[in-house]
Amino acid sequence: MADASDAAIFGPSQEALAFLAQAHGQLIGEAFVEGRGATLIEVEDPATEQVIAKVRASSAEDLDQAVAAARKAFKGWSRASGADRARIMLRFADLLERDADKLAEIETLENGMPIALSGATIKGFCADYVRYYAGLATKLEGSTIPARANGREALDLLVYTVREPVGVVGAIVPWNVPVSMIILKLAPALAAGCTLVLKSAELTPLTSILVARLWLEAGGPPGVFNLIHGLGHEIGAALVSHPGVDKITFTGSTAVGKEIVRAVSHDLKRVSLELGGKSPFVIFPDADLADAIPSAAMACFFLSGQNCMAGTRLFVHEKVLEPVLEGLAQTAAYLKVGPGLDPTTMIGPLVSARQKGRVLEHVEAAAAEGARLTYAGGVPGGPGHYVAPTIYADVTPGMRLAREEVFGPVLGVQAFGDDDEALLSAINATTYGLSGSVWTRDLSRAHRMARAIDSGQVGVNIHAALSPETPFGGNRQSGWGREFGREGVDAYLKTKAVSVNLGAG
Ligand SMILES: NC(=O)C1=CN([C@@H]2O[C@H](COP(=O)(O)OP(=O)(O)OC[C@H]3O[C@@H](n4cnc5c(N)ncnc54)[C@H](OP(=O)(O)O)[C@@H]3O)[C@@H](O)[C@H]2O)C=CC1
Ligand SMILES: CCCCCC/C=C/C(=O)O
Repeated sequence: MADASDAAIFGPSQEALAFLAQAHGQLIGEAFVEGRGATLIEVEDPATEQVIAKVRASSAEDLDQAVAAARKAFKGWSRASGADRARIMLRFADLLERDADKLAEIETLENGMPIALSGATIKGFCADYVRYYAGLATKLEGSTIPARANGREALDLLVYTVREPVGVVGAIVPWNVPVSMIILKLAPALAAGCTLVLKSAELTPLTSILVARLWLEAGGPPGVFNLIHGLGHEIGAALVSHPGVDKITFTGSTAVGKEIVRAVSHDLKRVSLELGGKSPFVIFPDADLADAIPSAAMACFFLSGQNCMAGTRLFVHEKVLEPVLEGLAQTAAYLKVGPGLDPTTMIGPLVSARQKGRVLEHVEAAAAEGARLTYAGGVPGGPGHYVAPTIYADVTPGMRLAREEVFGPVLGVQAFGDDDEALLSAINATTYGLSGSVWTRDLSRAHRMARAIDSGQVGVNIHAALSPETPFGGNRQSGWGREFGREGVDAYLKTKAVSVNLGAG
């Protein structure tokens, strides 16, 4: 269990302290300059509740300049060869790897996540994600289409398509895995030939500055990646409405996703949305419980539950309900809760007091609605926004815990019997559709379930299997479009069809 002294023991390194003490600017073109907005953002360490740095928000004028820099850079970047773009992106990937430990420490300081996890995601995921898209930059091919039109036969026509970058992208990212979230937006957009203005999350602006520096060090041309800071409803909303921006890519809550869609209705900007989730994790009686039980716990408690693909609705066949509940409680008790900088921590604090308040409200609502508490990790005392893993059984589809995204380490368990149709209707009784997994040794049942679950991603004996190559995104109110994989770059391209009359003199 965490206490204040743990956070004091595992303090920041000298290098991190030196970085935190610096002035933290925005990146416009090639210059890191301090924002001119009215708001001074105080960045807090969620493990200690101490303010660790201050970042001045960007002003409307800063935003205009960032968009102008991106528009100017678009001319060159969009016309550069895929090989030239790839070369810079590959250098950028190497630099992410080189500085992974430094990035991970700052990520843990601003967001609270365990250092082992921040290091692993930057080294093991971010660099390879950039490399994957660097490879795709050289493969953005159109097609030739045998077609007849306007009285011309196919032999007299040459019809082909070209893939063109959509233009200047406004990217808005959340705080839950800040470095990965920035990289998720940057890599496919850069590969496509787009330029960006990215707004960091108000709670986690520091890592965005380090990533932007690495981009310039890699030789990224000025203006291709611009970084602004500030509040979502101020500078975020202004970015969404800016006439110089061609597309918005957003990861965050479904509520803000809907606001963005309303905001772009005046100019019909393109929009990609990666929103919330309430993903099912389904354990059949023939599942390998030794694997399924700890996996179910981590599917929900990973990142303290602050991730969109968390398996927060656990469906367990009634025949194995009691051993699963017992195993979950044992696993939850084993997970060490503490400050992220402690290398043995498995569950860090939540990102903010506000987030902790939201999560505890869900815990209270579950109890009030009659769910049965089977494991209460509790709320550790002392500073830090800690909430330990909490498990409720006897959850029914109508309860808030089964319907609303908690974004905290709170698992709701629902029992099911032998009626697969009833199970499927309970699984799909949600407005979300992001991820999910089924755990069974019966592969026919697994494939039937995978087809019938209405979500963008389903795992069989694995949950939230993320890889740069595999498309990821949501159905229904979990979002629009896909990130990762080839579809990830498609989101930043538009297709032009060219028809040539070969018979014309
Ligand atoms: N799908 C996911 O991965 C995520 C889901 N969530 C869900 O959202 C809940 C609330 O978290 P929260 O941080 O408030 O998430 P938000 O959706 O509010 O924030 C995500 C990003 O959008 C920005 N933003 C907020 N309002 C606007 C707006 N009107 N126009 C443009 N940008 C805007 C935010 O800025 P600012 O930083 O200033 O708030 C932030 O950069 C969580 O409990 C969780 O359920 C949250 C984060 C990620
Ligand atoms: C390796 C971490 C990358 C996470 C990407 C998936 C998005 C999750 C989220 O939005 O919470």
